[in-house]
Amino acid sequence: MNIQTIMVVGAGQMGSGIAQVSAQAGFRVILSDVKQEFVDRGLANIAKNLSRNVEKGRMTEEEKAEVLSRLTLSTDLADGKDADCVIEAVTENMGIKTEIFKKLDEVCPPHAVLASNTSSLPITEIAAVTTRPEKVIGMHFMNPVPVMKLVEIIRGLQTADEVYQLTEDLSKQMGKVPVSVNDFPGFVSNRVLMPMINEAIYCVYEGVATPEAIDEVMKLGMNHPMGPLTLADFIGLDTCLYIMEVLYEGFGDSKYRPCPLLRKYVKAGWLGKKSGRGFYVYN
Ligand SMILES: CC(=O)CC(=O)SCCNC(=O)CCNC(=O)[C@H](O)C(C)(C)COP(=O)(O)OP(=O)(O)OC[C@H]1O[C@@H](n2cnc3c(N)ncnc32)[C@H](O)[C@@H]1OP(=O)(O)O
Ligand SMILES: NC(=O)C1=CN([C@@H]2O[C@H](COP(=O)(O)OP(=O)(O)OC[C@H]3O[C@@H](n4cnc5c(N)ncnc54)[C@H](O)[C@@H]3O)[C@@H](O)[C@H]2O)C=CC1
Repeated sequence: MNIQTIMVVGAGQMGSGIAQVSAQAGFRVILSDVKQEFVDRGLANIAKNLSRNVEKGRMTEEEKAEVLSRLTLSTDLADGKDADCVIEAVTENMGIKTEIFKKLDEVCPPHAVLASNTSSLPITEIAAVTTRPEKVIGMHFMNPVPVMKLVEIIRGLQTADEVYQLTEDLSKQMGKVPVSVNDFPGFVSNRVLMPMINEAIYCVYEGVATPEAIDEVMKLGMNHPMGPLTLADFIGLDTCLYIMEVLYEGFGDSKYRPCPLLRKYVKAGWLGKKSGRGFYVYN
């Protein structure tokens, strides 16, 4: 199958990044969300990133205009009728994702691949709500999408080999490096990363050190580009909590218990950088 049009559902930080790299790779892209203001914000984010590329001499104004011309905005999932591939990047919640996959299954052409950028949720369970589980796959990009090389590709129980191959090829066309993993809670990336972040939050909770000190230890001592609490704010504390819940419930093991301080911050609406406050305050 020849992919020409990609629909990206969810125009938040991940969806806008996925739409950007898809349009830069030459695909026609439909960027969709529930409200016009959300798709407008996604497009503004893409335009800002492309302008920085122009300023840095990596792209001409004409190339930027061409990339933008390949993007259309939508607030209606029925626009999936024109898609060869859909990449879903909405909030990390099984109920929301399964509703979207049911609707996409109805409206998208039978050949269309339905991929999810979920950080941790079972692909097999998402696939099961569709009539095409063999065409459902996990395509897990990393944040910030235009910069990070990895795409973790997750096969569900019924994912067809040709759909895996197509997704691997698509990732490469977007300039990414695909890595294949099986369908377990948190896959590999968040099974390893998120307990470290959760442990750093426990260090704040128990008064072991300040957020600044914890981040300095991990940056200067382990050469991490961002400390774990800065990274948690960057990912979104709501997303971190959703992922810890998936690990905790998925494995039934107390070692994945989300830190109570993480719950408290999310309940307060302190979601990190995107809400202006998390472990740090942002203007
Ligand atoms: C939760 C999940 O399911 C999975 C995940 O994604 S987990 C998160 C994975 N991501 C990480 O771990 C990121 C860790 N942090 C980093 O790698 C780096 O701090 C970083 C790449 C984000 C920024 O790098 P830095 O050297 O500290 O800062 P900076 O020099 O400003 O940025 C480096 C480049 O990234 C670009 N960049 C930074 N943030 C960006 C963003 N949000 N969008 C697009 N580009 C961005 C900058 O423009 C800059 O590009 P140029 O050098 O070409 O100008
Ligand atoms: N934040 C991160 O670092 C990473 C997140 N992810 C995953 O990507 C997905 C999105 O995360 P973010 O972009 O960070 O979240 P975000 O909060 O920035 O964006 C989520 C978007 O989904 C939209 N949305 C919610 N319900 C919707 C619906 N019914 N239909 C259409 N759009 C809807 C929201 O309006 C919002 O714009 C999640 O599954 C998350 O786990 C994956 C890799 C990294």
